[in-house]
Formats: sequence, C-alpha cells, structure tokens
Amino acid sequence: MWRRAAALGRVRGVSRGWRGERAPKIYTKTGDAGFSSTFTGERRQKGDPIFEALGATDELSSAIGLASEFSSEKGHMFVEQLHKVQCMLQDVGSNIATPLSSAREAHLKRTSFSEKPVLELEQWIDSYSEQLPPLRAFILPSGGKSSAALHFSRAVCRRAERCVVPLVQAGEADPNVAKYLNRLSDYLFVLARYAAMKEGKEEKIYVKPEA
Ligand SMILES: Nc1ncnc2c1ncn2[C@@H]1O[C@H](COP(=O)(O)OP(=O)(O)OP(=O)(O)O)[C@@H](O)[C@H]1O
Repeated sequence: MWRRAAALGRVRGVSRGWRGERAPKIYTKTGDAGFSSTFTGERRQKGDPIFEALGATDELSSAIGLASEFSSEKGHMFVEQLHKVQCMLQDVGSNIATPLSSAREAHLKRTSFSEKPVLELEQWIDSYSEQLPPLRAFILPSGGKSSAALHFSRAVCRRAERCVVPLVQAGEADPNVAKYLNRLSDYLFVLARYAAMKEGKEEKIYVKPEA
C-alpha cells in the first residue's frame, strides 16, 4: 500500500497501452535525485530511516512470498496465514510511511495499526509450539526448502524490526508495528520447525566445529 499511498499526492506520467487505453507509467523519475515521498507528502532523502524500514519490510514480504511458494508445493495449509501476514506487512509499510510528526488526522485514520494482529500471531505461535518436539540444541536454518526459506524470512524480519524500533522510539511509528515484527520472527521460527517436521526433514543442529 505504501507505493499506492505515496503515489496518492502526485500525478504520474501516462502512456498508451496496446489497445490505446491510457495506463499510468510506473516511473515518475521524481526519485532520480535520491529523494522520495512519505505518505504525508514530505520529501526525504532515500537514505532516511523511513525508507530503510520500508525497504526492509518489502524484502521481508518478498522472502515470505518465496517461502510461501515452496510451502505451497508441499501442500502446507499455513500458506493462507502467510498470505495474511503479507497483507499485514502492507499495513506495516503504510504506518512506517506516515511519520506521526507530519501526519494529519486523515492520514492517521488510514494508517493506524492495532494490537489485534499481534494477538493473532501469538495464537498461531502457541498452536504450532504445542505440536513441536522440544528444543534441545541450537537449530540451524535447514530442514528442507520451505523450512530454510522460513528461517531466511525470520532473519529478514529481525532486520526489519531493527529498522523500525528507532522510528518507534522517536515517536514516528506505532509501537504495535514493532511488536508485530517482534512476534512475527517468533512465528516464522516455529513455522520453520513445523514445516521441517511435517515434511519429515532433518533440522540440522549446531555442532562445535573441530579446530
Ligand atoms: N529505495 C527505496 N527503498 C524503500 N522505499 C522507497 C525507495 N524509494 C522510494 N521508496 C518509497 O516507495 C514509494 C514508491 O516508490 P517509487 O519507486 O515510486 O518512488 P520514487 O523513486 O520516489 O519515484 P520514481 O521511481 O517514480 O522516480 C515512494 O513514494 C517511497 O515512499
């Protein structure tokens, strides 16, 4: 949504499609000088922490998309949950793209982020955790393609969280967004283990390398 949201305040270029209908161009070239827009209409450098966090969230959704495709090939039912998570990450992006310092009431109404999805993640985590064998060693990202891709998503999630926390601490993003990402990495961890278990794949564990 942040791409759509950020585009709301400006007119994009228009080209003609093969049937002659007018299709908006994906590029406006307004970002070429290294600045881009927040949903509140501010122009900021692309190196701004807001765009770092937006980019990390985008990478996270992409990683989850890949994990979801691998999982779908194996018939895992949890792909529906992953789809919902990807939708929630769009809302995470919308909240990040709306810094509270320049947000008006109308912006806040459209980009608020509640605690409800955090609680839902907790329910999902608890239900998978109950079914898993207890942890007796450090698990390494492994356990088949679905599982390894979920571990990769978990690591990207933690980076997204690291990017968002300073925004929350500065009062620019909603604390529930950081909570959501924190819980999401736990969800992705138990889901990675669950996928390995369901597929009968071995989870590699840490063994002290011989010197
Ligand atoms: N490199 C980036 N990483 C993360 N978020 C970005 C980046 N560049 C832009 N954004 C955000 O995503 C929105 C959509 O990206 P888009 O590529 O359309 O922006 P732009 O580079 O400013 O414009 P254009 O590509 O048309 O020159 C922007 O309005 C901004 O909020």
